[in-house]
Amino acid sequence: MKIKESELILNPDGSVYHLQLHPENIAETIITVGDPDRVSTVTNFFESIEFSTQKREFHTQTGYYKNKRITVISTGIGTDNIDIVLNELDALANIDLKTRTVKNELSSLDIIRIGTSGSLQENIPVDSFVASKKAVGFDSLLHYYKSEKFQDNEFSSAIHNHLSNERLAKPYVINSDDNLFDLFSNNEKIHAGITATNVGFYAPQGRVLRVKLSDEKFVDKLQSFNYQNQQITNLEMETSGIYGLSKIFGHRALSLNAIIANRATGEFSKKGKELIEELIELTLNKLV
Ligand SMILES: O=P(O)(O)O[C@H]1O[C@H](CO)[C@@H](O)[C@H]1O
Ligand SMILES: O=c1cc[nH]c(=O)[nH]1
Repeated sequence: MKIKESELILNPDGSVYHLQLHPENIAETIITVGDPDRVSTVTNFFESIEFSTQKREFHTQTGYYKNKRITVISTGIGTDNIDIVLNELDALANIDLKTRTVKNELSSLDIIRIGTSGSLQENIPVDSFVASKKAVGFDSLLHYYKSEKFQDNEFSSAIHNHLSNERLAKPYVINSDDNLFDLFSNNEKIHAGITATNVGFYAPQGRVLRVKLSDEKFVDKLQSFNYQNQQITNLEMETSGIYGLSKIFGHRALSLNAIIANRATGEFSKKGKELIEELIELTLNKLV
């Protein structure tokens, strides 16, 4: 069935609407970063770059690291942007843009986020790394897609009951890709974690500057949550969307975060730039 022009929007040059990419511009391994400037921090490690473009916050470069073709793309901040990035990447991989039909043979991308995040637990200190085994999405994005079979409903009910705030949407809980997770789990600098994703940086992460929170105990409750010996380790703004949409599209995803803040101790990293560069280099070397 042909997908209508209003649903799959293409630019006059045939590229996908927001990312401004053609199918041949992307590799099968995709690294996502939040910050558009972080794209070149990644590709500075590459031997060569074959393609670059930027539209809005979506900066893309494709090139080679140790003979592996990798695309690096910035998502900007938030799971609303993840909805755009994951849908358009999937369209590039799995829809014939000329006929506007889904391809008979579908392909799977490896999608690895390299981000920054705040730790919730004292034992996950500033300047360490977290690989997310699970994502807990407070952002509701996945509830708009048919996705029940991919969600961990028991975990989701446990955290929803623990927070006991009827105004909040029930979180969705999604696992990382097991193989990608295993690739990164035998590194002593990387903590295995459960990452909460929320829709903002301030109140949705329990930060107070000038006005009060609706639930002053929100972060305390995230910190004290324990379900079958599993705790929430860190908070950021994209992982749940990446995990959720990757699962329903059939892609493999892993989120890696450099811990730049510790919400339990109140510390903030003094070496954010070096830290993210270390995580980038570590990630690239695991992927090749
Ligand atoms: O460093 P990035 O990848 O942008 O990730 C984190 O930083 C941003 C907030 O400062 C949010 O996008 C959050 O998820
Ligand atoms: O605390 C933090 C740090 C980075 N990014 C976030 O979203 N939260």
